[in-house]
Amino acid sequence: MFPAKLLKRANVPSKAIIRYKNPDHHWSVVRKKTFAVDKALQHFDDFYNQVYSKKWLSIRKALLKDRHKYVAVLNYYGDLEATKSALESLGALNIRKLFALEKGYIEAALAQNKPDRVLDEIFRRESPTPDSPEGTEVKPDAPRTFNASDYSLKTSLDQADLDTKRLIDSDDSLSVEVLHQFVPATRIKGKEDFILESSHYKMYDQKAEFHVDVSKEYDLHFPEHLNVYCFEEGNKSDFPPAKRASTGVLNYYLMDGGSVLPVLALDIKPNNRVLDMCCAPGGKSLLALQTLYPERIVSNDVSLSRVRRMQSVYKQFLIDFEDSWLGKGKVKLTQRDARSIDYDHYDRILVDVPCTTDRISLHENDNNVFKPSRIKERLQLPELQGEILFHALNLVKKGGVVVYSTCTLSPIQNDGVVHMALKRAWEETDMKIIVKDLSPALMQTKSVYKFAEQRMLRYGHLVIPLVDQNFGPTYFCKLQKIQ
Ligand SMILES: C[S@@+](CC[C@H](N)C(=O)[O-])C[C@H]1O[C@@H](n2cnc3c(N)ncnc32)[C@H](O)[C@@H]1O
Repeated sequence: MFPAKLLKRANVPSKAIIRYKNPDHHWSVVRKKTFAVDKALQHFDDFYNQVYSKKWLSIRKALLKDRHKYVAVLNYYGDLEATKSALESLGALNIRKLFALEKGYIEAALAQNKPDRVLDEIFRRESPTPDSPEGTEVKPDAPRTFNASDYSLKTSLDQADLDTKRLIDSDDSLSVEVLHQFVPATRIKGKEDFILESSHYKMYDQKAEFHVDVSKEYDLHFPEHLNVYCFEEGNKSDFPPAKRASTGVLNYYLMDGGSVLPVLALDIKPNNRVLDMCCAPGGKSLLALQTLYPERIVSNDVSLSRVRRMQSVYKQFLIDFEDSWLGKGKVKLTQRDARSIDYDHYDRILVDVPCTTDRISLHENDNNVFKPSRIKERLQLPELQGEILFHALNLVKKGGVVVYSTCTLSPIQNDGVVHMALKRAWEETDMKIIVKDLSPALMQTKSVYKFAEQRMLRYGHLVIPLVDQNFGPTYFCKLQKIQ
């Protein structure tokens, strides 16, 4: 008997093993070999155990399971109503309705002023001052007035408190101590050829200080025409493959549930110009279009083959793509290094960078970033990510929003990169960037998403995979350029 798990781990076709055609495929050889997926697991065990401690075991269990959970993004140009009914008959739920329900509970709890540790912490810890509308300057020193009885999600919609006390590396920093070891404060060095990863992380200078403004957001706008369905927590049903609609396009796109949040965080408004800097295979660009808001979306990727994948997604989901979308300039496909994209009045920029793709790295040996031949590239990821994000901050219009996202649990590639880009913006430019703390807004999503504790993060938010709700990991951080 051949140990099935071993064969799978090695990505070896079972027939090849049975026939012994390739001696490297013999199970005894396979057993001795350390594959990229094993290296990835070793690395995560080593690193994430220190960051997430006990929680890492449950995240690990979810990541190693094959049952990655998807959501279905319904195609507005397909058979929309029929598809809704079909998915509902399978027990799937409309995420918009779940968020609205949760928002109702929160508003009721706040209105009743019942003591609730979590709500108190998130909503009443600081007094809110009005946020600046897009494009106008925020005055960090604005006097704060706070009347607890006025306080509700509704009244605080679009309001934010500007947390001017949040000086990085000050003693009252929100982060846990261990995280500090992993968050770079200076330009990340990644050019070294042969360096132990553990030493690599020690190179980050922890001393330099700079100032970061944070403002809270109280509502997560769910666009009226966007329909996303999920199965509730604990329900491990799969969506059947999407059928073609009478219009010829597919009725829905399946994607990791976590991937919805960076696009919602972008808060695309009608007639916005949107840039998706690293778009392929294309789920998030498609989701952004399904809001029906963008006046134009530019979907860019550095790789030609991946731009073609994006194009084929568009063709499958948009009627008459070549003429009605590309031809009319509503969609533009570009193949550029994101760091060299030109200015074009972008209101919203999604920076969904290449990363260690933790879940994939644990399952697929092919092209795995933990292959020894890719170590240099892997160590340079934070540097590349930081440069792409910094360029996005430069490119976005005043008042515009940039969302940085990854599918890794690594604090270096997440908050670390945001930290580095903010610091660069602070030191090298006169841009003023505000970090949007979405914690209050994300309360609405808690029946669907499980997040890492906010004290684990400095800037962004992190959807963590758990066995019963196996989405993510998805990190996202919303930044607004106000100057
Ligand atoms: C995490 S994937 C993006 C996933 C995509 N946003 C989605 O939702 O389907 C990262 C992408 O970044 C692209 N990429 C890598 N380096 C890049 C660069 N310097 N400029 C632009 N894209 C890059 C990769 O080809 C890859 O397609």
